[in-house]
Amino acid sequence: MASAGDPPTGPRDAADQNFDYMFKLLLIGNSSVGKTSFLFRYADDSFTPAFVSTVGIDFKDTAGQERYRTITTAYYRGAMGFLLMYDVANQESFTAVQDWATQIKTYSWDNAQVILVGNKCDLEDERVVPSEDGRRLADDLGFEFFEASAKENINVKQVFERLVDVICEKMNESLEPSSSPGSNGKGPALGDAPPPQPSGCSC
Ligand SMILES: Nc1nc2c(ncn2[C@@H]2O[C@H](COP(=O)(O)OP(=O)(O)OP(=O)(O)O)[C@@H](O)[C@H]2O)c(=O)[nH]1
Repeated sequence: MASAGDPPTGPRDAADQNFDYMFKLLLIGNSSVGKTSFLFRYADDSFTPAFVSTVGIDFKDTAGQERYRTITTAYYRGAMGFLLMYDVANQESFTAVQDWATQIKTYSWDNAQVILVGNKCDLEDERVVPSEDGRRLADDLGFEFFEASAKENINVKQVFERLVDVICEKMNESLEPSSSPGSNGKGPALGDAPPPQPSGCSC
């Protein structure tokens, strides 16, 4: 058990440490594509083969239903980046990407950045979604694309770092008065952008 004098150990303590910006990022995609595993690999460098479904709402199935709109909106509000994930060994999860993308466009901030991630690329023998199909869909949707594996630790760090990079690039563009389409020259035209939470340093 931690006491007052102990060094920081947990996520809450980590949140108290210095950082440049805090962004809300969401991992979305069908159940069992590996969202939790991906996050654990990044945060803890750990992986467990057991599957315990995260308890929550299936936003893909509830999104069209008016009674869930408030919850869905609240969940997406303020998110500056998304990892939209499918499983390269699961066709249904790939087919669902279009629905998830529509949901992002409906509920999130216009400038939210999205990376399409084909997870479980270690399962080469079970692969049903060719890399080219993933890349083509990402191109069509205007997203960046990575294949990755939470299990084998392939491209996990790279995906998170790329997402943060593109968010920072977008923020910097928005902060340049002349390059912003909605700018009136009087200052940054962040519009309805969710404000990042700076701690004093540049990105
Ligand atoms: N082979 C392989 N298995 C993986 C990989 N990532 C996750 N898995 C396995 O896939 C299963 C589902 O992973 P989860 O991380 O729980 O999936 P999820 O998307 O969070 O699922 P929900 O919580 O239901 O939304 C688990 O058995 C994991 O061990 C991967 O990169 N490769």
